[in-house]
Amino acid sequence: MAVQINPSILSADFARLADEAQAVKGADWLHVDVMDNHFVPNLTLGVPVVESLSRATDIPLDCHLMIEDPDRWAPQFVEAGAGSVTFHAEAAAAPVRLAREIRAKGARASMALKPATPIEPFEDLLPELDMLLIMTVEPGFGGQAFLDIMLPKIRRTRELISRHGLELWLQVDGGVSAETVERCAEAGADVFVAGSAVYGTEDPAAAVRSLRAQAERATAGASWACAH
Ligand SMILES: O=C(CO)[C@@H](O)[C@H](O)COP(=O)(O)O
Repeated sequence: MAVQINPSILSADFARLADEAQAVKGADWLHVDVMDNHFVPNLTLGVPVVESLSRATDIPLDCHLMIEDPDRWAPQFVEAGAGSVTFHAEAAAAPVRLAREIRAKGARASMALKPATPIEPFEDLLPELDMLLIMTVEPGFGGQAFLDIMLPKIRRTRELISRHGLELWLQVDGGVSAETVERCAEAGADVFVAGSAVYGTEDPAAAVRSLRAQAERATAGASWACAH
């Protein structure tokens, strides 16, 4: 699968969301962080904003739900126009049923793991998912330092994906930048969320191109990619 770069609008200007979406032309998906101040200690946006944003941009929306009770809310984000919906393993009451419901409504189903949540208990669920998100910071805020200690989990997840012959995308989110994107790609990630490393620059579209080039180079030399 080709490398994908998903700018996170958490680092964008919320008063100019439509313009900020235009500013990352060439991005694969727009990453939309939904926070409820319960699952994480921050509050962002909900279904109505996603609905407006989906009308304002051609870039598909990758909604990351950092909320309690995703079983109740995730389907509404699909109806609002999200092309991919990620719920947290720690928050979902019935992750298999939820993933099937998201898919049945026409979006890609994805599950996220906080840094302290291991991948192994979820091995049997992987075929139910289109993407797995490994958080490389504690969820809640942009601009945090990348957690190097997540690299072994990325490697183990890539091994599981290969062993089971799955088409699952492997996303990383948190502290992804020019300094860290190559390590993530070498470990096995193929979808990269970047907030401050894109929107914190003068030219967000150029930052997307540059991260993509770095990730592609690192992937080309990675043992997990060479084995395919
Ligand atoms: O989900 C989150 C934070 O919880 C992320 O999507 C951040 O928005 C990433 O921001 P940077 O670490 O790239 O600045």
